[in-house]
Order: sequence, then C-alpha cells, then structure tokens
Amino acid sequence: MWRSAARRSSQIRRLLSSSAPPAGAGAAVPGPCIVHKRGNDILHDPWYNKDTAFPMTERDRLGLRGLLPPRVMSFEQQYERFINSYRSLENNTRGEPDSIVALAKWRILNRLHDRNETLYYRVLIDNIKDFAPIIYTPTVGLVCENYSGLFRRPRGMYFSAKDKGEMMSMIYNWPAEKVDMIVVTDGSRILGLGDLGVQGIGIPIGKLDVYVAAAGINPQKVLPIMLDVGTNNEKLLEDKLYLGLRQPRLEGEEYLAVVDEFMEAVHARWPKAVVQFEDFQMKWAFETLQRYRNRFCMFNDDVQGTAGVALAGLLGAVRAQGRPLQDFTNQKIVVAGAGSAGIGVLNMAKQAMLRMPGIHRTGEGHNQFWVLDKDGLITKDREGLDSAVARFARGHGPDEIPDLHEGASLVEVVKKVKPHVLLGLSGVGGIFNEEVLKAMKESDSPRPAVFAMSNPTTKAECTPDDVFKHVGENAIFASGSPFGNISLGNGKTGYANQANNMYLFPGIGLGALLSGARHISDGMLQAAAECLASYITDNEIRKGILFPSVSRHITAQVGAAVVRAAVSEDLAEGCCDVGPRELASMSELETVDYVARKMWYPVYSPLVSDK
Ligand SMILES: NC(=O)C1=CN([C@@H]2O[C@H](COP(=O)(O)OP(=O)(O)OC[C@H]3O[C@@H](n4cnc5c(N)ncnc54)[C@H](O)[C@@H]3O)[C@@H](O)[C@H]2O)C=CC1
Ligand SMILES: CC(=O)C(=O)O
Ligand SMILES: [Mg+2]
Repeated sequence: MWRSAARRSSQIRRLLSSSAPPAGAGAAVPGPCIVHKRGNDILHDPWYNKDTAFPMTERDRLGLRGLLPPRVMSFEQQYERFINSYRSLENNTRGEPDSIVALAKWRILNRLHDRNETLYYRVLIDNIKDFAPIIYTPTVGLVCENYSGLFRRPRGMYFSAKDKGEMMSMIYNWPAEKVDMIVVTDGSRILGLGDLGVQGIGIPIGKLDVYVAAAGINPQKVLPIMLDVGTNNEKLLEDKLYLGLRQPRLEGEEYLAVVDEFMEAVHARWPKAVVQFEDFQMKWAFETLQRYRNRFCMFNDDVQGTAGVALAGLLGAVRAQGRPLQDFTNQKIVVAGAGSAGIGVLNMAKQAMLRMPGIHRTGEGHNQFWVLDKDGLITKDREGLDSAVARFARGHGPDEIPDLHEGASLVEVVKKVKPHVLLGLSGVGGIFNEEVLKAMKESDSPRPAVFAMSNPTTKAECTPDDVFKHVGENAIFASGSPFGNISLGNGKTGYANQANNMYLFPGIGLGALLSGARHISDGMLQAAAECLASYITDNEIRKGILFPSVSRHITAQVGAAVVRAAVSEDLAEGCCDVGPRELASMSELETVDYVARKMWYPVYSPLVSDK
C-alpha cells in the first residue's frame, strides 16, 4: 500500500509541478465584486482595499477620487515596494537582538494584513518559507507572550466565561455570512510556553494565515476564536495590561458548559464549518476530542495533526535506513513527552504498526515504544497513570530490557534501548543534551533519527548543530520550529527538517471542508499522513530530507487524500455544487485537480458599487 502510494504521489506531483500558475489560479481572472460601501469605508476595509492601485474608473464610481494620491500604482509595483521595505527592515535591524528583529518583522506584516488582505496574502503565498517563521512558530510565540502590549485592533472573536447564555446571539455579531474554517484555543498550552490566557489568540490567527496561504481557504471565510475561561498564569493575572478575564481558569462542568455552548452556537450558524482545536492543555484536548468528534466536523491539531506528521517522519526514518516500510514494526522509538502531542503520536504510530503486513497481531502486547514524562520512564509500576498513557507503559515481561526501572532517566533509556528514533514533544528546551546525543550515536540504526519537535525554538529539545556533531553525519534531524541546514564540510549538508503539523492541518481542514464530511474519521487522518509520507522521493530520503516545503501542491494532495477517504467511508455529503456522487466518480487525479481549483488566490477584483 505504502509503495504504490509513493508512485501515485510522484505522478501527481509531476503533473502539478508542470502546470505553470499556482494551484487555484483558476481564480486568476476575477469576476467583479459587488461592494456595499463607498469612499473611506472601502479604504478602511482590508478585504476591498487596493491602496494606490484603485484605477481611476473605480475611484470615480466608488467615491474615492481625492482620497488617494493621484498616481495609480500597479499591483506588481505595490508588491515590490512592500518587499523592498521588508528587506530594508532586515538590513537596518542587522545585529539587533533576535526578538526585536522578529517583532519588527511581525509588525510590518501585521500592518499590511490590517490594511490590504489581497497584497498581504500574495506576499505570504509567494514567500511562505521566509514569512512562516514570523506569522507562525517561533515568532507567533513571542507575539502571544506580548499580546496585551502589542494589541492595536481585534482580530477574530472572543467568547469568555462571562458570555454564558449569550453565545448563540453573539455568534451573529461576526460580519461574514459564511465561515468555512475556525481555529479555536482556550490559551491553556500555547506552544511550549504554557498558559497564556487570552493572549493565545495569536495561535488561531497564525494557523489560519497558514490555511489561507497553503490551503487557499478564502480569508473572508476564516474565523480565529479565543475561549477565555480565565488563566492560571499568575504573572498575567497581576499584569495591569492583561486583556483577558482576571480570574482562575474554569474547571470541570463549568468549563465544559462554556465549550458546549460555543460549539452549539458555531454549529447553529455555520453547520458545515470545520473547527480545529488548538493548544488546549492535555486533559481538555482529549476530553473535547472525544466529546465532539462524532457530533461535529472537528479535529484536534496537536493530537491528530501532529501525529500524522510524526508518523510520516518515522516512516521516512525507516526508508532512510534502506529498509522496507514493514520494518517500521521493528523500530525502537523513545518518546520524551507523554502529553497531548506525544500520546497522539504514539496512538497513530501504533495503529500504523498494527496495519503493517506480517506483524504478529499481539495488539496491546506489541510495544516498540519507551515513553518518558517529567518523572522519567513510564512503567506499569507508575501509580495513577492516565489510561491513554498506560497502554504505552513498559511492563516486566521477558522482552523487557533488564534494569530499565520506573522513572529511569532519558540518558539511561537511550543508552540501554539504543533506539532508532528519539522523539521529543516535552516542551522542555535542551533535554537532548550532549550525553543523550552521544548515547544516540550507539543507536541500532545506521541513520539514527532525532526529532526535537517542541516549539518554539527555545523549547526545541536540541539543535541540528548538536545532532550532527554528537550523533554523527549519518543522523537525521527534524524540529518543530525551523532551523537552517548545517554544512558538514566536503560539500555535504546536514538537513534540518521541520516536523510541524503545518504540513498536514491545511490539507485535513481543506479535505474535510470540500468533502462536506459529517465528521473527521481516523481513516481520513491516516490518509492524510500516508499521503505526506509518500510525497518525498527515495533520493531525497537518502539525503536526509523527510518533508516537502509547505506549499499548495502538497496541500492539494493531502486534501484530495482526505476527500477520497471521506467518500470511501461514506462520510462525504459534498460541498456547494459538488455532491457526494460527483466526488465518488472522480479519479485520484481529478480529485487533486478539484481540490486545487477550489483554492482562493489573491488578485484585485474589479469593484462595483451597489449604492
Ligand atoms: N512540531 C509540532 O507540530 C508540534 C509540537 N508540539 C510541541 O510539543 C510540546 C508538548 O505539547 P503537548 O504534548 O501538547 O504538551 P503537554 O503539556 O500535554 O505535554 C508535555 C509532556 O512532556 C512531559 N515532560 C516535561 N518535562 C519532561 C522531561 N524533562 N522529559 C520528558 N518529558 C517531559 C510532561 O510530563 C508531559 O507529559 C510543546 O512544546 C508543543 O509546542 C505540539 C504539537 C505539534
Ligand atoms: C505546532 C503546534 O501546533 C504546537 O506547537 O502546538
Ligand atoms: Mg498546537
């Protein structure tokens, strides 16, 4: 199954990369857009605003004459002007502390976002590699930490514990008639930065920017949401500028009542919207997923999106060793972090192992994983273990490595297990230290893999420099936040892959939306992960490249894989004018084409006033 997916995938990739305009460029010749505003109201609406690019005919028709300098600039001139000012900012801030430079870059992008969405999204799409670290991890973490001070104007919606009983009417305050994609957080575990309360709104905003750039979701139809149920962050509670509720977090039934009311309100107004849960602390991440996943079209990105990306990376590590994929079942994997992300990865990896041909279906008995949390190795001797974690606890059977006791340290575990892969989702920077990495050098794999997946950069378990220095040149490295590749001398490169759920969530959300799925099944998520895993060629894998760059090409394929899985499980109800039968009749290539054509692409539309 995996090999044929790889072949199919490369066929599709060749096809997509031979078509010159970007995926979704079907919308490149835009039809006219009816605008219900005039004059300054248009200039102050980032959706319609073209700044100096309004042609004279529109300036006359829309009451803009005299409100703009007389010279009409082209879109290309505006684009170049912005990129030039961004590059001068880079030059002028050279040598300044990283956080100052990063925030200055975020500000210049954010100002454009506030003013002119068409130009903003075009520069974002064209420069996603450069700008992702600003609008997404790591800078978005810094923005969240400083949100109350940086706040100038709201973006998205805020539902607080004080709004109980009001949400059903509040949801109608959102001006857009249609919403396709919602990303919601309660701010309780923002990246690896902990509880940031209302300031966590930066994460849904950043994730939805990635949706627009990588999945072509129309920005008029996205909605970032903060559920402010209080914060337990003492520093924020004492901060006079803090913009959220100054009360401890709601717990238990009180908490769930708020989330229930919010979900009902969203569903009542936009029954087909896809809701992505993001950065909820573990207990609520799992509880809300179980509570809503069969009732609404929703998923938890940290649990499910991350799992798919990690699985693709784990399978890549098998291929890099020159082993067949079935060998995945023999890989020894040490995971540091038994939280929402770590357990999500373990569940999906275990499911994948159990689906591999030839595996002894020993079910729960088949345990290739050694899992650690803040108290060390988790074994069956641990008291009060959560059932989600307990299935991965090491026991006392004959297969167990002697002397690996409850609470063993990371370095002890790595020394004794000699794992093929060491994967970090702990939220603790630097725990893959020199001793641990030197122990990884003795791995049973010819290509030991180290995935330091915690975000932002300061929380990465190690850096690529550390890995290539201490584990060796054959190592494979991936991190949650971006690092640069490492020159290994003799013209060789140590690849710093980015293993981040941003490779999957855009395709999962888009595929769920375009299939009109009633809910998002394990099969749809698996299809997304398999598609990503099979995207990279053997040649790339041999070099140590595990993931493609984020692009609309990869999203179109992941999205199509999700649509097809929804169809095959009879979950697809269709979207807009494309019904379930039509979806079912599409070939694989036609589905990719359909998904790509549905992507929104930013171009100035001719504006026609209705006044
Ligand atoms: N690269 C990616 O796509 C993603 C990365 N993440 C990152 O993963 C990290 C964890 O996220 P969650 O699982 O949601 O958090 P969580 O708070 O639910 O779990 C953290 C886990 O790490 C454990 N831990 C703490 N100190 C440790 C240590 N010294 N050694 C081993 N384990 C330790 C904790 O006991 C807990 O089990 C965050 O930094 C987050 O940014 C999360 C989702 C996606
Ligand atoms: C990437 C992501 O979702 C996280 O770090 O939480
Ligand atoms: Mg997250």
